[in-house]
Amino acid sequence: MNILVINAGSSSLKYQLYNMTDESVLAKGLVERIGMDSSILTHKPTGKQDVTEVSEILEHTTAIRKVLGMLTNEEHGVIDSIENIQAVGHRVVHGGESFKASALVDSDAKAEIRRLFDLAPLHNPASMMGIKAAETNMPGVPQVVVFDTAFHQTMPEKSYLYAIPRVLYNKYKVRRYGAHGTSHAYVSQAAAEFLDRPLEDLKIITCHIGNGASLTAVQGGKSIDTSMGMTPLEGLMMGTRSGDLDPAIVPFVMNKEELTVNEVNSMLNKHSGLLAISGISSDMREITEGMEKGDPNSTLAFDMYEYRVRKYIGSYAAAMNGVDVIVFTAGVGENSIVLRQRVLEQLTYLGVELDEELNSIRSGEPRRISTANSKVVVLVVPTNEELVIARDTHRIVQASNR
Ligand SMILES: Nc1ncnc2c1ncn2[C@@H]1O[C@H](COP(=O)(O)OP(=O)(O)O)[C@@H](O)[C@H]1O
Ligand SMILES: CC(=O)OP(=O)(O)O
Ligand SMILES: [Mg+2]
Repeated sequence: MNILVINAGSSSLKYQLYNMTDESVLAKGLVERIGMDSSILTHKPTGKQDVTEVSEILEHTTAIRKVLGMLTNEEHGVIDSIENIQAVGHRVVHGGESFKASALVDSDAKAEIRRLFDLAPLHNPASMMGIKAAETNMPGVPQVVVFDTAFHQTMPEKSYLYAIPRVLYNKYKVRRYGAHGTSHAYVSQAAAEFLDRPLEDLKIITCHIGNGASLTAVQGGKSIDTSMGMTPLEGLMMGTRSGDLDPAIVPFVMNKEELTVNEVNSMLNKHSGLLAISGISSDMREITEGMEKGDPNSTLAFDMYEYRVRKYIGSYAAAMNGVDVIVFTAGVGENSIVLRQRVLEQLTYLGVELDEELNSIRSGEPRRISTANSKVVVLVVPTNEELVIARDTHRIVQASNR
């Protein structure tokens, strides 16, 4: 079975085509700047030359049509026709309390995802555009939705409730949901496999640090707390998101600057984080470069970012009364040697001992970066949300055909 995995953002669409016989990737790619003047499609067919195409792509339906065109293209394609795609799997960030696992897309599932627009205004509308676009371009092909929130549905009430009037939870389901659950689940499982130890016996802190970033306390294979909240804004400092702040700042700033709800949301989600403090970029590579050149604002941005990661690790070690394994993953976690070093060299109180040589090795494989004597094992585990989505899609579509 060939499965197309789609991760739709508001202005982008990432895709991977899997052959599930051996879980090989036939092609992957990215459409950027959807709805802007010149959209860019980067297509990477396995075993063939990468291609980049610039054109006007005004919405997601056109983006998927272009992607399907590339996948079946005589020169750059990897399949003969669209009929060779038997199912589509979508990443959806918010599944609320209704979705504790992945699900087949039907009218009920779509209605529920739409109902959740309010809770994830930046993410769920984009996912719905992806689902609609796939339906239009590939009518009759079964689709599956895989939720970032599903893994965190095991959190106890004391982790997921906010200390605000209960009526807000009863009426509007205001609570912590978390995100990146597909990744936290995948890397915690992969860590246990790497160490050849039962997941049930382990206290793991998974650090998914990419453009969006979150930490999770995984105890016995279950998420018991996570740093993102009702929306993916809470917790760590991120590329353009503020993370935690005193909630009183919001009405204060709205009042002083006469901002609307949308404007303040946009300030906290798109104009804060690394970008706001450095004044240069939301990209950790550029922040690190700035820091190495001695730029004070980049240095401060890096310090604030690292400090927040370290504080959350401490708080989750406290939540679980200890930690056996710390896992780093996603763009920054997998690649930033200096971020990992700066975090870990100040966790000696937990018994963490970093092996600097192992930490400086670059590899796409799961690997240990702590010394043999370290009380806490520290691993780098490359995440693979797309593979999990492909596997869930495969399983659910096969079950629905029985
Ligand atoms: N070599 C590197 N050193 C430091 N940061 C890196 C490196 N490579 C990628 N990153 C950072 O990873 C982030 C993107 O992470 P990623 O997990 O791909 O995010 P997303 O899935 O949210 O788009 C960017 O901030 C980027 O700068
Ligand atoms: C939920 C979230 O923040 O996702 P991303 O890291 O892909 O932006
Ligand atoms: Mg990501």
